[in-house]
Amino acid sequence: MHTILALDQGTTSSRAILFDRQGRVLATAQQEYPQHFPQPGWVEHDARDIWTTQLACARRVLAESGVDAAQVAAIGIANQRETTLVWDRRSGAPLTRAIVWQDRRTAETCDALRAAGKADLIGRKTGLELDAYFSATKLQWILDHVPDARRRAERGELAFGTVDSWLVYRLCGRHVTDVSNASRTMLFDIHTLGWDRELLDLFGVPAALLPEIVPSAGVVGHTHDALFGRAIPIAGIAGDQQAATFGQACHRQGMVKNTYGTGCFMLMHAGDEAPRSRHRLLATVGWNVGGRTDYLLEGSVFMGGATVQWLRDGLGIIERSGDVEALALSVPDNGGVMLVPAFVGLGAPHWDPYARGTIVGMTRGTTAAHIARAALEAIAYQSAELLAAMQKDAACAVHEVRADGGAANNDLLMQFQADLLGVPVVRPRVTETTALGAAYLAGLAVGFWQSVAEIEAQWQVARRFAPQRSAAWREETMARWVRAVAHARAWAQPHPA
Ligand SMILES: Nc1ncnc2c1ncn2[C@@H]1O[C@H](COP(=O)(O)OP(=O)(O)O)[C@@H](O)[C@H]1O
Ligand SMILES: O=P(O)(O)OC[C@H](O)CO
Repeated sequence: MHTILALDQGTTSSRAILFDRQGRVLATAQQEYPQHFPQPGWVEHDARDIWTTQLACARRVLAESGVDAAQVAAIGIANQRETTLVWDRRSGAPLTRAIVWQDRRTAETCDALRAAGKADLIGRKTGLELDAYFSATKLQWILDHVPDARRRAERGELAFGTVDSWLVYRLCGRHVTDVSNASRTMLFDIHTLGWDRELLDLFGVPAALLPEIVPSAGVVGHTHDALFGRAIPIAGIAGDQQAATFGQACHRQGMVKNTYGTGCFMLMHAGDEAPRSRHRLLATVGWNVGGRTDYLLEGSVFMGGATVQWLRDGLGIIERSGDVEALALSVPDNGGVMLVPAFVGLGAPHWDPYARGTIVGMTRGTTAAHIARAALEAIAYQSAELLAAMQKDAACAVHEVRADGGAANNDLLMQFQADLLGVPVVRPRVTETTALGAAYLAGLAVGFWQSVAEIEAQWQVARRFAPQRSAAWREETMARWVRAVAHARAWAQPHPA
């Protein structure tokens, strides 16, 4: 057995990657799939697309690399988190399209819960902000809007799951979720590591819907023979951001990674006790390996690389995401333009579901290139707000930020990020750290790797972006960003003042 197969089911695409014992990428397959926006603020995926693209990628990576399933020691899964699915236990048919983490349709439900004074209870138990981002209100929406759903759920006919549950169910028939994914549902107590009765009652969720909770590393089942020609153990599961933190070898308190994917997710290792943020960050389960639970502090930004996707698909000013760098570099600076990509509201630290995308500072000289530059810079500004909150919360100096995800390949963005943060941004040799983290979890469970120390030693720097600007520049530039954000806030408020 010489490889681990990682399945990385992301918001933009499904990916399958084979890793060798040194943690190097042997082969990759990737496929984008459709995004559905049926109403403003709504974002959906077809659960069947998630499964078929993920399976197709897994099969393709094996076929194209000539690796036989017998050579695969285990499968590890990393997935977009919070995205909510309900399916029929008998037929496996999904009840609705999956409600994606970016979907804002339950913002008013969250307002009502806040008005009823529930935010503190939820925060204490789950470590989360009361926001439409998380699964609980999405699941509640499905139960309230699909005829007969709640009654069928009570009778045990339906299954709820995040994307990890859905994939495992299709791969081997079990209905499970790992602790890291469970910690994003808003139904899970991060201190006791179990589903919480009081929260289930609050959201009207029948317990019969819920998956069994499993550790992040451990064999949960074997794939159906027909899928890959022979059964492969599924041995690792984690939410993609926790997996990326693991893959970036952030195993010690205070270490930070930022993933520049669809969104931007900055996570700091917080030790083996759940932290409580005082600056509107999230406390979340990192992983549970070998009986130990590690916790993370997280800042989530909803539109990261997806802003570049919008330049491509919405505005049509670039053909491929990678083209944004050349376009942005064709002008010396942003020409005074700032873009606040609050297309689906703002996440941490603002948590404003009613904010909407805004471009300020345009003049008659403004061109597509300035907009492209402003879009890239916006990714960095939002991440800088996260690090500022994190440093206040953790009261510790951050020495570097480890970067990964599709947009981390953009040198202009990485340099601007380092300039804004005032700390080095480091890109590792393997940027597929989400998949790598899932591979490591699976590999540890089946003895492919022996210890966390062994995999920690595999992490290597490819490029370090050192800050090149003064503290005064940072302060002045961030102050302009804060002004721009003020223009985006509360725009789509249901009952504006
Ligand atoms: N060179 C680049 N510069 C900026 N953004 C990029 C670049 N390449 C890819 N992206 C963006 O990164 C995102 C894809 O990153 P990825 O890590 O694959 O995301 P996910 O895991 O969320 O599907 C897309 O939104 C894409 O627009
Ligand atoms: O699909 P990604 O990589 O942008 O990750 C999505 C996150 O898991 C949402 O919380």
